[in-house]
Amino acid sequence: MEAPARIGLDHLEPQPQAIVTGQRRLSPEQEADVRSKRGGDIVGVAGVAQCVIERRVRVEVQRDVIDRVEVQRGQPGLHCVGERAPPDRQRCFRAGDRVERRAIITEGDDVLQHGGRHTEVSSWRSPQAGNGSGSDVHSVGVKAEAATKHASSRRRREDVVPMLGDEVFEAAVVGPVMLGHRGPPAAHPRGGRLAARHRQFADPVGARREPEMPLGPHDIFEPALGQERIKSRRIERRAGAIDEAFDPIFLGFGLMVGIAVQLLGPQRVARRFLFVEHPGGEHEVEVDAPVIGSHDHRIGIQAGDELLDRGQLLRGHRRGLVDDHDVGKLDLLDQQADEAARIVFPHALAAIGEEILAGIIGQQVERVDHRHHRVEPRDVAQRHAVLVTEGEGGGDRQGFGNAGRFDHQMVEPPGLGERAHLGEQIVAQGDGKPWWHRGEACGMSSVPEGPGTHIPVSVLTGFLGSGKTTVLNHLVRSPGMARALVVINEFGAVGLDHELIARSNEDLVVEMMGGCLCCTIRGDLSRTLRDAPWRFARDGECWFDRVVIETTGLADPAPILHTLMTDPQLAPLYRLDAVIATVDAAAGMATLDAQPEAVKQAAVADRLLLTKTDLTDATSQQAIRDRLAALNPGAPIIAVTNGAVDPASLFDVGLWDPASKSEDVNRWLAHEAAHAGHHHHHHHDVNRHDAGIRATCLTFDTPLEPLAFDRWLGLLTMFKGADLLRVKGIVNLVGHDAPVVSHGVQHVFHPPIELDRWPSADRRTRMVFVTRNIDPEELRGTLALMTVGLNGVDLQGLIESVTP
Ligand SMILES: Nc1nc2c(ncn2[C@@H]2O[C@H](COP(=O)(O)OP(=O)(O)OP(=O)(O)O)[C@@H](O)[C@H]2O)c(=O)[nH]1
Repeated sequence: MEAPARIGLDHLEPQPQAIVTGQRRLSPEQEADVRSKRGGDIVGVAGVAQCVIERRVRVEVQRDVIDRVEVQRGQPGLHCVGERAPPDRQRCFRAGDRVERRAIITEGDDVLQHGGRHTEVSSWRSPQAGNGSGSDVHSVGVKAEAATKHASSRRRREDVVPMLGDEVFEAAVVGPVMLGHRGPPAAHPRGGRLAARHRQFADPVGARREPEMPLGPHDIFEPALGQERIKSRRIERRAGAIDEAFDPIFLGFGLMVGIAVQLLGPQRVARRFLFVEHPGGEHEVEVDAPVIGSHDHRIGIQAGDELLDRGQLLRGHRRGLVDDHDVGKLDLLDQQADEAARIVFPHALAAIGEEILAGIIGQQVERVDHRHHRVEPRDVAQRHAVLVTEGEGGGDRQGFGNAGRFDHQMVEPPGLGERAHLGEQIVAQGDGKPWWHRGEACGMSSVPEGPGTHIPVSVLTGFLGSGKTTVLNHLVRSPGMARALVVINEFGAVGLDHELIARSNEDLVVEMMGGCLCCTIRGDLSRTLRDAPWRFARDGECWFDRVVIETTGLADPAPILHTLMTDPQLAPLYRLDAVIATVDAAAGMATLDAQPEAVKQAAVADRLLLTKTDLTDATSQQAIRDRLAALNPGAPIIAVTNGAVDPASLFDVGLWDPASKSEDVNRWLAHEAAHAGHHHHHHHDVNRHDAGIRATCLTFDTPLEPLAFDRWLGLLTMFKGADLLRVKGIVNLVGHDAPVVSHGVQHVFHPPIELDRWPSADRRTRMVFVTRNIDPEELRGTLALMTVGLNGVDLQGLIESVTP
């Protein structure tokens, strides 16, 4: 049988999730263009930018032709990798085609099986030509035998895909982020500065000396700026070993989008938004795009309306381009890693991420790469200077005196005559490994080696409402804490504490929500800390020198301590410094009586902070002091009012030592050690917390009537106070420009505090209730009751409940 010039891989087996759908017809001009470049019949085009991509499909686009499609099939996962084929073997698909499980795989290509085994595509089944569509689709048989001859050329793919283990499952973004040009780069000159920038885009700087199209093919999107209701689908956790080479890509999404918009202008960047899955979600989750805001640190997605505000993006992200120290060092990717905004791309979208990043980095780095294409280093410096000068809006070239340094840091593209992709470019900085490789492979200079260099970790615990956040707020303002990484754990899917922590360096706040560190998301703590030195790295240096973990109010500290003390991957990096527990002087006695968690928290502490002493008299203060002293005789008790505490009394108290704690503590820790294996998965340990305790988040889109709100809380405390373990919220009240922060602990509601301004663009009322035996509907019902007769109250709050 004569082998056809092009080969399409049709199905290997039915795989309904793996669908790429072409959506757009070529214009006659484009068709002519493709025809002239590719020759032969044009059947059509399907590419990233035009595709609806569902999970586990990977597509790489070179201009307007798919030249790489990777289909990752279900368990036990099979990656079919079509390597970039020479033009005469590339294939265009029919416009509007529904391209199912079709890859450009040529004879001799290999198929990468799950686990990295390569299998050569070496035989064919009969062609399916003449199927009525005029297409020449052929099935390819896959011979299951190892192919070594292509293994080396595949290595690039494995290296280039950034990965950070299986963290994708913490906050899975399961739909495509798409950016694309709305037109050819120089088509719409707009004003002096931008027009100049466009000229740069129009420069023939691509690896193939073709006009560079950094964000993908020419394409026109219908902008989908957060208006849509988006459905997300769950990515299934793969059983078995993680195939790291094909795991997720982490990107600083804010920066990614921001710079793309900055460079291209908002009207020239088309966007499509994300499908987001809540951590631990078992089912398809519908996410209203506006719900995803820049406040959401888990994913840090820029809301659509913010994207439209180009000025804001420029302000927010300019540093990525113009900071003199940063730009010259080719550590742009590190900076992206530093952005609080980050996103998890499922494996299937890694190629898209690369395309996007190629666009961003392309503008800053690629010109360096051009020395491989006969661009002189001085051109590099000059080009950068011009670009940056424009970005600054002034003539400051001084900051770019070191732009030439780019030149020293580049390596040759990895072969195959291809443009160096993001991965290789970053490899250039290190020791042959991309920076996102795990620590052990990264060779980061500042990762501590000896015991003296371990990063101290403090655990700030304390029962619900006992004043942890207030203390933390005070601490982070102190100079010695400027480089502290703060990890905040909250129960609910809607976190508030990060909004209430006022710190200038927001990059160093990590929020872990949707579960409790001591049980449901315990593994996440380990992963977060493991990856943090690299995630928060600058210039290859770990950027933080201390970690403070604020637990939830119901956290059992024992498993957290156990993780910190025994996780072999954390041991080389961190040391447990101190456990600090806040105890509410007013409610503490009752809490210690009723809540075993509170007892544990106080018992394991190295420092006990007796908060709210301003609310109690000397006698009751003494009573609780006595009780605490009996519980934990070794821990100093420090009275704290409104969080004001001297950091020196809390930190660097020495390696945490269970031997100095009471026998109970050792018993708890021993219990954890014995049961550690049971908590490795993300299942909920129902026994750890009282089954009746749950967190409920209420979100209201429209401002609440102050009177109704007040009545509502009054009613709740009157009838349900004892079971209202904790209430906190940022509340948008009618007639108030800024939000009111409301805190309640059981029967006590603290006087609401009006903030100066909204901490983020999210103006919704968000309230978190941690309750015992209160049905979420009851909460809403009581609000409904209170609003009778009042106008303008929208009760259609999003209701969401999470059982801690
Ligand atoms: N009067 C008084 N109020 C305090 C003091 N410390 C904290 N508060 C108030 O107590 C309420 C709860 O404080 P938070 O710091 O949010 O408590 P938390 O332990 O972080 O609460 P959770 O995160 O829900 O567990 C807030 O309204 C604080 O303003 C204090 O020393 N005196």
